[in-house]
Amino acid sequence: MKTIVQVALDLLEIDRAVQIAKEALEGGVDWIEVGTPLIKSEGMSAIRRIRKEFPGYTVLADMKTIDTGSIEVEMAAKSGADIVMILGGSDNSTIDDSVRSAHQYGVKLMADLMSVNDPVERAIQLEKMGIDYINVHVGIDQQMQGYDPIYLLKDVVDAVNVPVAVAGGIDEQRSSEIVNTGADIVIVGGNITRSDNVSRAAKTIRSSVDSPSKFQVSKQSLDDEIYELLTSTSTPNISDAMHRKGAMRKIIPLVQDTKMVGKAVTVQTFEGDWAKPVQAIDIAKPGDVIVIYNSSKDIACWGGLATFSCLNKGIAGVVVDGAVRDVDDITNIGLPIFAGNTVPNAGDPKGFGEINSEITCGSQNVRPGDYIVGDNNGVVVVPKERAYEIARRSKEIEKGEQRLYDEVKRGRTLSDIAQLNKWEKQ
Ligand SMILES: O=C([C@H](O)CO)[C@H](O)[C@H](O)COP(=O)(O)O
Repeated sequence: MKTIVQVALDLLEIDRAVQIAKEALEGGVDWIEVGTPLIKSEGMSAIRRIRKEFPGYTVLADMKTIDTGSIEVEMAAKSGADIVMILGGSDNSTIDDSVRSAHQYGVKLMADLMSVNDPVERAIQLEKMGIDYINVHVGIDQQMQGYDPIYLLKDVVDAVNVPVAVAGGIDEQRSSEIVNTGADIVIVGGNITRSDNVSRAAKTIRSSVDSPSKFQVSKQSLDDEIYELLTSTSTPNISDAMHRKGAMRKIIPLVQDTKMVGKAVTVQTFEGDWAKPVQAIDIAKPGDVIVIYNSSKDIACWGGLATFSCLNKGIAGVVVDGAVRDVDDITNIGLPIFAGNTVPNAGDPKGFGEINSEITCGSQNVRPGDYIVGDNNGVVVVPKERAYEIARRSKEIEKGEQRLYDEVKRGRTLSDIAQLNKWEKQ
């Protein structure tokens, strides 16, 4: 059987979803999924509209049903779905009644294994109960924590006879691996729908499914992966991923067009004293960012020579909540330096303060080892425990904006695309 490619329309607005579905079909996808966010935003009319716009195509409604299976399957079926997705972890009573309803209304059922305790055992049970397709799925929030559906796939494929679908952050490389593992349906959401060229993205997935290559899975360290993700996304995207938090206040770049990413070495110092900030250069490791709090905006605790000696240690940049001097030298050196103020006068090396204690910088709490990211917009602090998740979420936000830029390029305005009137808080 040819491997099916299904595009998951996880958007909020039906008009955008229809347009994206058209472009995805041009790129070669087979099935169209009306995603859960779209169903929650637009209701059953989203399924009706997709059915009407795309006669002859298989339409799946991702209802994620967990209760009242019979009613929800009936609703989706009557709205035009061919396949209805229910949660595999639902109570057996819900699965049984969904199956009866599916038979009554002539639709198929796909069961989603997301968050199921023993997915392989449950997949076997679901098949026995009359489910037509099994979906090995890692949800979007789970993906941001590093979960991957591929690890479970082989065991499920080996355990059941019904076709197996896979979903959860599938891209070109993953789709090849999935086909090689024996899946029958590849479900792709964001990597098609949020692309700035939907049909090209769909085509790429299509060819990787039809001619799967043997990708070498490169195993990066977690730190390297975080670093790579944070380097390739902007501080606005990171702040959005943190629910608009994390941005330092009143801290601006002294050197334009630089990018700074690294782990914090923190410095607490006091008015008129520059000893600890400079000693921190010896303590910092290559790639670290020195983050300094100095209570004075009128006496510099950092300057050109300190900046220059950072180069010998491979330090990624410096943030000073306080004053800095030697702006011309700093600009020539080109190391990313962010500060609250510039002044001509410095203090003395007295030695008060501390290195690597928890500090406040730009009104943000900073602990040693937190990730610090700076660019032309300013500086954000990413708590170390959530660094991977935030880096992944930032990248997703960046992807979503790519598609929005593409739609604005076609002549629409942002408020129109995002339906701002509809989504104003009531
Ligand atoms: O089912 C999905 C998710 O739970 C949101 O409703 C997605 O459609 C599915 O994960 C595919 O989307 P991507 O993970 O973005 O590929």
